[in-house]
Amino acid sequence: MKKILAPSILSADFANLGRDVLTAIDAGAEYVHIDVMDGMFVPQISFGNPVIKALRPLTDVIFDAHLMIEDPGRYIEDFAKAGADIITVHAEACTHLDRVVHQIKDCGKKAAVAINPATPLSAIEYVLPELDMVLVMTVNPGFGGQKYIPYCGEKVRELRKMITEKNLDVDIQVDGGVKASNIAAIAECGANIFVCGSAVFEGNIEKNVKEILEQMNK
Ligand SMILES: O=C(CO)[C@@H](O)[C@H](O)COP(=O)(O)O
Repeated sequence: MKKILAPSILSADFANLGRDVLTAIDAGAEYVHIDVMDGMFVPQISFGNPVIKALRPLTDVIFDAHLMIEDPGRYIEDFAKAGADIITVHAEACTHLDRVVHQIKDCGKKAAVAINPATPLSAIEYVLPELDMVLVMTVNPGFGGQKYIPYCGEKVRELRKMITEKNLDVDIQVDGGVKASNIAAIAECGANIFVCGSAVFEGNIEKNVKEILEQMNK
């Protein structure tokens, strides 16, 4: 399965967002991970679809919108129109998860569901055949720069087994505390899309991306 780096712009320099995003893409990142936070589902407020709309003309790479918001079904069309290619909603934030997944697909976008570290895989098991991607949070969502939670590796392993046994084609994304030093071990568990925020945007972006890609593809 193809491995992909998805830099999370939450850790970018917001005053120079377009520049930072293009630097990461030029260095080899294939997705842009866009963390939308509402101050309710998670403690922090980040930004909304106008930021996606502003970035969209800069590049054709995949925009992966991670909606950390309550009742995300209210905004699916807005994020689709703004230019998101993949829309990820949290299982914990949806009363009617199946309905929201179909809302995303009806907009012609790839549908993904995220689960927090303490949420069991059973929360997504029945909708799994409908999904393009599952995001396994490897920190409690809300902030960049947190430490990877080690037990999440086992969860990724179980999810990959479940996907294989059901003969499905579903990507597994991991998000939180992922960096050059642990990415190879996480990949070995079965993840194939890696969100890195601080590991990409703190310091020299180009150098960081190249180092992460090298470790990711080991
Ligand atoms: O969704 C989130 C945080 O809730 C992430 O996407 C973070 O932005 C990842 O940051 P790092 O842990 O890689 O610094």
